[in-house]
Amino acid sequence: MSRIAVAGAGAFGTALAVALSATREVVLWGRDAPALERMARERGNPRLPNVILPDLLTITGDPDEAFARAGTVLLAVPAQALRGLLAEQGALLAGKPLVACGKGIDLETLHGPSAAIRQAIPSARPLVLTGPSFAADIARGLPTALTLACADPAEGERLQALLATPVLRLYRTTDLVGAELGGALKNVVAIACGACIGGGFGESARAALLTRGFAEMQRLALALGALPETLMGLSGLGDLVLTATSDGSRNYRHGLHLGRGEALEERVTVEGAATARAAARLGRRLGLDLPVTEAVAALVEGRSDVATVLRRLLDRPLRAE
Ligand SMILES: NC(=O)C1=CN([C@@H]2O[C@H](COP(=O)(O)OP(=O)(O)OC[C@H]3O[C@@H](n4cnc5c(N)ncnc54)[C@H](O)[C@@H]3O)[C@@H](O)[C@H]2O)C=CC1
Ligand SMILES: O=C(CO)COP(=O)(O)O
Repeated sequence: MSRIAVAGAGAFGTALAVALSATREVVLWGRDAPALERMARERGNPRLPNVILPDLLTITGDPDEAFARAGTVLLAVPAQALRGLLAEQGALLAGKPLVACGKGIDLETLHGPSAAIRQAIPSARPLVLTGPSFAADIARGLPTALTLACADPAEGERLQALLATPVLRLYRTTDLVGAELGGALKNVVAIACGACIGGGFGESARAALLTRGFAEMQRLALALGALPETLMGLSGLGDLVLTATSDGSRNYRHGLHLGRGEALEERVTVEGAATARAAARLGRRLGLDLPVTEAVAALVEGRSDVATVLRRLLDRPLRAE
């Protein structure tokens, strides 16, 4: 069965479905029936302005139609929604390769997506697709390179061939933990970098935060079993560079608004907010020093403001790099 199903009809799920449907049979599934009907009728998704949904792409709200005949399922829902989706659709997803495309850590279980999949559907095989890519770029067919992680090298190679396109270049790894933590933690550092610019502290300070934030990403990921080279690749450093420097990123923009003291955007997915809190908890549990993560957790929980957390970072004792 070469049919690919994409679960989650937001910006990213739709973009992946558009990109893959040029060469594959793809069905896009979502939970919001009226929104899906509108998408099918108008061949567009308001979250991806000016992108036309190809006629060959099937759009449905019926899980049976989407998943029963699918050989592979891409899970493109926000991290805090993944557990619920797996619980609801477990019977239809059992035994299949499930490719986690979301970037975050579950706030309740402190699990990344691969552990969430293993726990909810033991017969499924988790993969992680992650790296620097704005949904709008993928949907427009701009060149993109991502990491595909799969524990089984042979299955990883098969899925790499299935999911790559002439403009979507996939690199393989067997390091699921490293790939998913790079994608999750870069959102936290992106909020910090946005807050730094929004607060008027300048681009030099942002470069410092990006670099010291990256050191924290490595510290936490390595403590949780990631390989160092994964963090240095597309899923870690690559995605951090994109997200922490572009106001195309919702996480970076969230930080900008916090820094400027502006109202936050409503109904926008900002994965780094919950993930900062989850990562801070993991860090405390493991006895790790994660000052940038703690600062972002304090900001998003409303426990502090940008000037205070920056002062606290600067006042830390001087140390070796
Ligand atoms: N937008 C982007 O540029 C990229 C997004 N991602 C990741 O993809 C994930 C999804 O993000 P977006 O699509 O951008 O967000 P979005 O806010 O555009 O869409 C989220 C979608 O998930 C759906 N959803 C939420 N809970 C659900 C559930 N229980 N069952 C079914 N559907 C559910 C919502 O109805 C909505 O359609 C996030 O983890 C994000 O970090 C990754 C790379 C790029
Ligand atoms: O993950 C992304 C780019 O790789 C998208 O970033 P945002 O979720 O911050 O928009």
